[in-house]
Amino acid sequence: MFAIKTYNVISNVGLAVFPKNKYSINGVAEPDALLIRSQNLHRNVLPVSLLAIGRAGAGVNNIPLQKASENGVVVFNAPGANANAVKELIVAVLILASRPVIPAIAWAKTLTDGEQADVTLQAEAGKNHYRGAELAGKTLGVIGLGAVGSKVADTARQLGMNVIGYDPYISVEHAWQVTSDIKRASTLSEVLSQSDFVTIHIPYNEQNKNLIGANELLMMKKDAILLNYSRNGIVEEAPVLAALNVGHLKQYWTDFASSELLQHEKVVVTPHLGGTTQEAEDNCAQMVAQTLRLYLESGEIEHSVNYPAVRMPFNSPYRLTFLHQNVPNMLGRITTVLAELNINIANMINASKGDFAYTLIDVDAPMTAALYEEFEQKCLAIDEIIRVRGLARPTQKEED
Ligand SMILES: NC(=O)c1ccc[n+]([C@@H]2O[C@H](COP(=O)([O-])OP(=O)(O)OC[C@H]3O[C@@H](n4cnc5c(N)ncnc54)[C@H](O)[C@@H]3O)[C@@H](O)[C@H]2O)c1
Ligand SMILES: O=C(O)[C@H](O)COP(=O)(O)O
Repeated sequence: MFAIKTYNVISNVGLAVFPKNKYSINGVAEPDALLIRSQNLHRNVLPVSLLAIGRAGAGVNNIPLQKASENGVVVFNAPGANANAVKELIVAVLILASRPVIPAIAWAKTLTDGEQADVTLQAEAGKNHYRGAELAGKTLGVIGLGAVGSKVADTARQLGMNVIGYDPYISVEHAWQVTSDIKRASTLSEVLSQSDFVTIHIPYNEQNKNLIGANELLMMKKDAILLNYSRNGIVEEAPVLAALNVGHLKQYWTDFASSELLQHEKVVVTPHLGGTTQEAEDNCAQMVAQTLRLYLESGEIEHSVNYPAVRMPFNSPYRLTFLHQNVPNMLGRITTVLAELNINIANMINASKGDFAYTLIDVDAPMTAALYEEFEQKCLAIDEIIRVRGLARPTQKEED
């Protein structure tokens, strides 16, 4: 049995991925895996039992990645699984930022039939106070052309907007997805200075902390509108409020609340709604539950943010998995231990990601508990090996 502990509201579609005969959900204090959304784990002690963390969503800044890597905890997210939901919200925000639909609705609600004019006449007479502007022909700057940004860029083009994209680290996969008629900016200032709207779709990390501050705001057009549906730490709040106060920014729309932002009349805060659609919650939970299952049961890694992707068909009766530092001669040292114990290798694969690496070795006979214990002890005596697991190949019945 594997034990999963959940935090936040996780869709039942995702939880259904774990068969009841193999998994307990929230049944034990020391789980094999956590399944979370935005739960902040930075102050949590990671239990020794923990093999994996699944983030049903995109951003992983709520997870202590370095600590997880050093403790042999593989962290997975659900790349792109909520991108459509965010894109649709951005379209709504662009429209609501351009046309005063919300105040107009609120005003219409206040109308009552009068002796001089009924509500229909009053509505016709008052509509000029709620004149908006169209998106077509305006320029949208998109910072970050990943799963969300590439979709936003595409849809904005379909709405007739000019789009300038900025992403110096764009992946080949996303480069293929970005519509060819967007302009590629080579600097941040290029995208900021030319856009009527700027929308940010990048991860929060040390490098992107405070990416938009006073200097960057000065590069923007005076009547530009800024959207931050990525993370609060990417945009510095104080300079944004100062720019709004002196009229050097027209509006700020964000998914991340703070009391200062909530009080400002030119700021609109949505309560972290980007990925909150039924479809996105189902997609995210299902995708990450499947990758957690794959890792727990077969040792294969897909969509991890701290360890490399490694797939190898599980054709042998027994599999050994090794999370280790990315240093020379690890394979030599592991295979030496195997040779000492007269264990024959059937298949193997190794890959690295930054400072960490992963090796799968299939052996041609099942290991007894005593043999595995001896093997594990010898491996863990090697400082650079972080975690070793031994997995019996699931039987056909178990796989069903
Ligand atoms: N509001 C929400 O509910 C919600 C939902 C989904 C994602 N997000 C946030 O949006 C972020 C992006 O999501 P995604 O699914 O598109 O991720 P993604 O990994 O697919 O795309 C991120 C892109 O940003 C680019 N990038 C990184 N740093 C950059 C920089 N300094 N300048 C320009 N480009 C940069 C990367 O190259 C990548 O292409 C997530 O990390 C998360 O924080 C928020
Ligand atoms: O990074 C994400 O995927 C979004 O911010 C959604 O977060 P949530 O799952 O807490 O809604």
